[in-house]
Amino acid sequence: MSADAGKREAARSALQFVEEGSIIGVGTGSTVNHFIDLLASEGPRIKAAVSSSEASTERLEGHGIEVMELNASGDLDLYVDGADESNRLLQLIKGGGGALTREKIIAGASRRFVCIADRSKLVRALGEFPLPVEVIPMARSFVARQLKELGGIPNWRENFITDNGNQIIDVSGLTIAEPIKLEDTINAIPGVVTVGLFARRGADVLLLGGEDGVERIDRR
Ligand SMILES: O=C(CO)[C@H](O)[C@H](O)COP(=O)(O)O
Repeated sequence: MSADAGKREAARSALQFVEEGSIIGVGTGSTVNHFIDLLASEGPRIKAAVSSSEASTERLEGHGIEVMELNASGDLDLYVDGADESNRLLQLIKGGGGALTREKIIAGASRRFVCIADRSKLVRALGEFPLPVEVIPMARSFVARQLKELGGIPNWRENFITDNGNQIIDVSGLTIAEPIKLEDTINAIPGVVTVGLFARRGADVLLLGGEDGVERIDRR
C-alpha cells in the first residue's frame, strides 16, 4: 500500500468522529485533503468548518462546505489534522505545509484532536523531520542564531510566506528529549510566532493508515 493510500484510509476512518450538523476544525495537508474530499462525498453533512489555511478553505468551499471564522464558532468539539511526525504519547511535529500557527490555535480551541496519518509518521522519538518555526520576518536572523545556540541547524524556507504573512525556519539536528520543555523554550524566543511542536496540546486520537488497515492509538 502506498503512503498516499494509507493517508486516505486514515482520513476515511476519521469520518466516524464527525457529528451531523456540527462545526468542525479542519487542518491542512495532503491527508486532510483526502479527509475534506471524503467528508464531502461520503461523510455526515456538517454545518460548517473552521479552516486552518487558505488552501483548506478553498478546498472546503469548492465542495460547497461553509467555512466559518473561529471568532464566530466558539470552541469546537472536533479538530481533524495530519502530522509530520507523532510519538506514542501523541506529541507531534507539524508545519510541513506551513500552517502550524492556525493549526495550533484551532487544536487549542477543540475538545478532541483526531490526527490522521500514514503509518510512516509514527516515530520512537521526534526530531528526524526538521522542526518548523514560524517567525516575524524582521526577527528571522536573530531567531536563527538562538536556534543554533539550542543545537539546531536552522534553514530558512525561502520563497514561502505563511497565511499570516510570516516566514518559516526549518530546524534540523535538534535532540527532542523533552518535547514540552523545547516547545516552551522556542516559543519564548522573541520573534517566534509558533513552533511546530505540538507537545502541550498533542492529539487525543491518532489514526494510522497502513497495510493492515487503520491502527488507532488513544492518548493515555
Ligand atoms: O502540519 C501540517 C501542515 O502545516 C500537515 O498536517 C503536515 O505537514 C502533514 O502533511 P501531509 O498530510 O501532507 O503529510
